Amino acid sequence: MARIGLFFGTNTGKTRKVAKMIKKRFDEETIADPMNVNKATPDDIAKYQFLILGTPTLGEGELPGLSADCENESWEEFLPQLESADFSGKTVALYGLGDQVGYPDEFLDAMKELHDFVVERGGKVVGAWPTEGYEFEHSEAVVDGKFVGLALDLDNQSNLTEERLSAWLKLIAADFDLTV
Ligand SMILES: Cc1cc2nc3c(=O)[nH]c(=O)nc-3n(C[C@H](O)[C@H](O)[C@H](O)COP(=O)(O)O)c2cc1C
Repeated sequence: MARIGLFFGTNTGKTRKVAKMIKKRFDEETIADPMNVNKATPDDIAKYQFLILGTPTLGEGELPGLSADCENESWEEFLPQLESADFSGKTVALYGLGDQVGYPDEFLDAMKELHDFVVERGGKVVGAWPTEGYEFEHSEAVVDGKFVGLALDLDNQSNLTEERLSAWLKLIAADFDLTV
């Protein structure tokens, strides 16, 4: 089994695409094949000490799922299944996708929901990311002046995705025992 679990929710596939970009950089022993949370079970999450979790923000600053008008279930429906999960001893890094031009008042808000969910259950979230290079009015995902995870905007800044990923993976490398 790989050391690091990689889980994502998505509506139109961009968050899956980023998961594949992450996976491509590492071997089989290091990172598992990305898994859509609409196919995941609590046991899939429980077996990893190290997790990378990705989500877009949809609806009005919401996690993907049926109430955000997604076609399929996603994080909204999966998190309740993890309600009593124990994240203590787990190290978690988050990445979020959003659209800072279309949704400047709720840019990447959903990433904060994942963050709080993990922290409330004892998990350690690493990989806070600077806000420089983005233009937005408000984001729930900014805590103490930084995003709680990697901020990606494939709608407006897709050309920056690879370099942001590289820098972020370096940032979390020590916590995840990664060679980058
Ligand atoms: C209906 C709709 C609502 C959205 N709401 C937000 C939002 O509140 N905040 C944000 O940052 N991005 C928002 N977005 C942008 C998406 O997060 C962005 O397009 C993302 O890349 C989609 O990822 P996916 O392809 O994995 O579903 C919204 C997009 C759509 C279509």
